[in-house]
This record gives sequence, structure tokens and C-alpha cells, in this order.
Amino acid sequence: MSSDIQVPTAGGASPETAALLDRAAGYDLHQGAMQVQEDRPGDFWSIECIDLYKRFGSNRVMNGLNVGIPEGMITVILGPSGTGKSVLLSHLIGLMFPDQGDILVHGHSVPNMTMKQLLEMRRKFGILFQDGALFGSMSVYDNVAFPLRQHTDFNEKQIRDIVMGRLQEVGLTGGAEARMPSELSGGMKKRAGFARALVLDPQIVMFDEPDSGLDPVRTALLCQLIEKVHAENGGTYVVITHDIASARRIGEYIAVLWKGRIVQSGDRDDMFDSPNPFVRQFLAGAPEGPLGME
Ligand SMILES: Nc1ncnc2c1ncn2[C@@H]1O[C@H](COP(=O)(O)OP(=O)(O)OP(=O)(O)O)[C@@H](O)[C@H]1O
Repeated sequence: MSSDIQVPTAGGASPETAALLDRAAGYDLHQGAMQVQEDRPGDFWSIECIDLYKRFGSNRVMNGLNVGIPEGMITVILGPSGTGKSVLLSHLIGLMFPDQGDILVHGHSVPNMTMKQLLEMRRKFGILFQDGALFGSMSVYDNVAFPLRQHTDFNEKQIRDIVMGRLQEVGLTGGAEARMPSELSGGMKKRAGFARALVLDPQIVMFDEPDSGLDPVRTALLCQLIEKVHAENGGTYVVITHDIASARRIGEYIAVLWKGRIVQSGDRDDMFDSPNPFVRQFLAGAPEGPLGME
């Protein structure tokens, strides 16, 4: 059975990561997918994309894409601009569906879900969109409280405790909670969006280009925050970006997307040591190599 997925090795990873990667060694994505479905739901791969194809008219965006997202780790999906990272993210949460192929979330096929199952499945996810996607007419507090008011029966005291706890976690208290989104810097908007993504205790948190619009220092601070919150809360994090520095900083597992396929995936050290010419060029940010201006 063939697959684009590179079975990861444990070399150089943290003990927790190494233990997870050890469990993956010896079987490829397809075998792993079958095991996950049959007897160990969500045990290793939190999400699996299997032979995905997607086109918009003549624009073929996914072309036999295979990738596994390991449970409990921070995975970075890296790729040049316009390669379909946001389209892939939309598929993972069932906002778009593939022309062919399957997406399994904890072993369950997303394209085959009923609308009710899809809505339930999306409750597993917290998502930080590029600009925080805050409601402009609501304060930071009300933005963060919104999912709790929509999806739970908590009273306002319980909501306040959760909202203020999450805002504190992302460093947005001391009056910031009363501000309107238009009064926030780009970094603050992202932190508010992050707090909102966390309020329902998601099992999987997705970040769509968290570094977009931030200077390198604020990007580094946001990465530090993502790592800290992940260490405190656990869960599966998926970060979509073209920023190599962010990938190196927080990616325990890295998948590189190009021309509709995952060129290679594996643990950080293996990826930054990759012999694959495209992966080498991209991760080095080098002008020479197979990647051109097209
Ligand atoms: N709803 C849509 N309808 C038609 N084409 C689309 C749609 N969404 C995305 N595309 C196309 O799919 C391709 C991939 O877009 P996508 O936004 O996923 O790229 P990306 O890798 O996230 O890029 P960037 O890093 O610049 O944000 C682009 O050619 C885009 O025009």
C-alpha cells in the first residue's frame, strides 16, 4: 500500500513526542487509519486526510493529498502562498467537502456526516482565524462569551469565570475585556480570538496563519503563548502558516504542502534535515530549487 506519508521517527523529539512518534512507527497512514477506526478511536491520528482531491473549475487545489495530524501535538502545516492551506483547513472542519477522498476526525468520516453530526463534530474544534474574526459590534468580553451563551446553559457568573480565566491566560485583562475590537492592535485581536477559540474546551484547536500581519517579535510572542496554552491544556493543535520561523519554534510535527499534495511530513528535526529538494528549499527560504515564482 503506498502513501505520501512519511512514517515519523522519534529522534530528537521531546520524550512525550518521541513516545507518540514511536507508536506511529511501523505502519503508514492507511494502516493507521484502519486501526484507528476499528479499535483505537483517536489513539494516534486525531485527523486523517486520505487521497483528497478538490478543484475549483480548472484550478486543481488538492491532488491526492494524504496527511495525518497526530493527537496531542502541535502540528504545523506549511506551504507557499496560494497552495491551498486555507482550503485544507476548511475541509478539516467540514466547511468544504472534497471531490474525492475522505477526512476522518477521531476516526469518523466528515464528508459522510449528517448536518447534525457535523455540527456536533465542529464542537470539538476551536478556531483562530487570521484576524481573530471578532464581532465588531461586541466588546472583547462579549466576543469571548459568545460561544458559551450560544452553546451552553451556563449562567452569567459561570460565563464570567470562564471568560476572565481565558482572557487572563492570553494576557488580556486589566480593562482590555471592555474594549471594542476596533480599539485593539492586531496582536490583541489574535489573542482575543484565541481566548474565544478556547472557551468551549476544544479537543482540537486550529490556527489559520496566526502570524499574518504581525511583526517578528509579536509573532514570536504569539508562538510562545500558543506553546504555553498547549502545555497547560493539552489537545491537538494545527497551525497553518507559511512562516518558517513559527514552524521551527512551535511545530512538533510538520507537514509541507505543495501543488496539492503533502511533500513530506514528520517530526521537526527530520523535516529540517530533509533530503527532499523542495522541502530543503522551502525550509531554508532559498531562491534556488524547484520552487519558482509561479
Ligand atoms: N471558495 C473558493 N472558490 C474558488 N477558488 C477558491 C476558493 N477558495 C480557495 N480557492 C482557490 O484555491 C487556491 C488555494 O487558496 P488558499 O486560500 O487555500 O491558499 P493558501 O495556501 O491558504 O494561501 P495564503 O498562504 O496566501 O493564504 C487559490 O488558488 C484560491 O484562489
